[in-house]
Amino acid sequence: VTMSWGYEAENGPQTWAKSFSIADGARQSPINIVPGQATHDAGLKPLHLKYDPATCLEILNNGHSIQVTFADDTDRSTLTDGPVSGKFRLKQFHFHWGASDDKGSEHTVAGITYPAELHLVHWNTKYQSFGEAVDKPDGLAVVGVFLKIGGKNPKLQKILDAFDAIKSKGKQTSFANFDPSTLLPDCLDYWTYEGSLTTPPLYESVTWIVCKDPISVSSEQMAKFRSLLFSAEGEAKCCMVDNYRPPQPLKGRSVRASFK
Ligand SMILES: NCCOCCOCCNC(=O)c1ccc(S(N)(=O)=O)cc1
Ligand SMILES: [Zn+2]
Repeated sequence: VTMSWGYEAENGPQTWAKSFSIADGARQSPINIVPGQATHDAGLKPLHLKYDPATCLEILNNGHSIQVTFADDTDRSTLTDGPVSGKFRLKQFHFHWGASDDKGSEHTVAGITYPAELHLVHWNTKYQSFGEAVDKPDGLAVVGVFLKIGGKNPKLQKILDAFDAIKSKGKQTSFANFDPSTLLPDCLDYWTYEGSLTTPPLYESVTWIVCKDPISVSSEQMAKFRSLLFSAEGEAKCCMVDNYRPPQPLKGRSVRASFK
C-alpha cells in the first residue's frame, strides 16, 4: 500500500523528497526570517484584505490540519495590494501547531518559534480556478499569522467550539458567517518572499506574506487544537500535533519588509 505523506517519523518532512523531489528546490517554504537581513521596500503597499463572512462554508479535518473553506466563485473575499499585483480570492485558512507551546509554527523569526501559525490561502484570479493556480509561480498568496501564548483569544473560540464535530480525519461540518479578518493582528506590517506550499505537493507557487505581529492564544485553547486527531474514526487514535514543516534553505532569496 503506498504511504501517504504526514508528520510522523516514517512519512514526515524528512521523507517527502522521496516522492516530491521539489522538496529540495530553490524556493521552498517555510524559512527562518532574520529581521536584520530583511530589506525595507518602500514600494510595498499595505495589505488590502476584504473578507465577506457570507463566503464561509465549512470546517473540516483533512488529516493534516483543520481547514475552514470559503466560496471562491466571486470576488467577495479577496486580497489585493501588498506585494502582489492583481486580485487573489480567499480559498481556505488552516493552522499548524506543536505538541507543546515551545514549537508549532512553520516560519520562525530569528530562530524563535511560536506555538502555532495561521495560513490564509488565496489564489490569483488571472487563473480560472484554485486548481489552475496552485502550481503556477504567481498562483497563490498565503498570509501567515503567528499565534503567541497569552490571554484567551475570543475570536478563535467559534473555531475551537467546532472541533468536537470534526475530531477525526475526514469529518466536516457546516461553518457559517465567520469573518477571518477577526483573526488578523491590528498591525498588518509584513515580511514577504517567494516560496512554496509547506506540504506536499510543495509547489513553488506561493508569494508569502508573513505578519510581523502575532495574535494571542491561551494554553487552554492550544490544548484544544491538540485534542484533534490525524487518525480517522475506527483507526488507532493519533493526536494531531507537530503538523509543521521546519524552515528550509533560503538559497539566495531576499526577504522584504513592508515596515522600517
Ligand atoms: N498531489 C498532486 C495534486 O495536487 C493538487 C493540488 O493540491 C494542493 C493541496 N494543497 C493545498 O492546497 C495547500 C495550500 C496551502 C498550503 S500552506 N501550508 O503552504 O499554506 C499547503 C497546501
Ligand atoms: Zn499551511
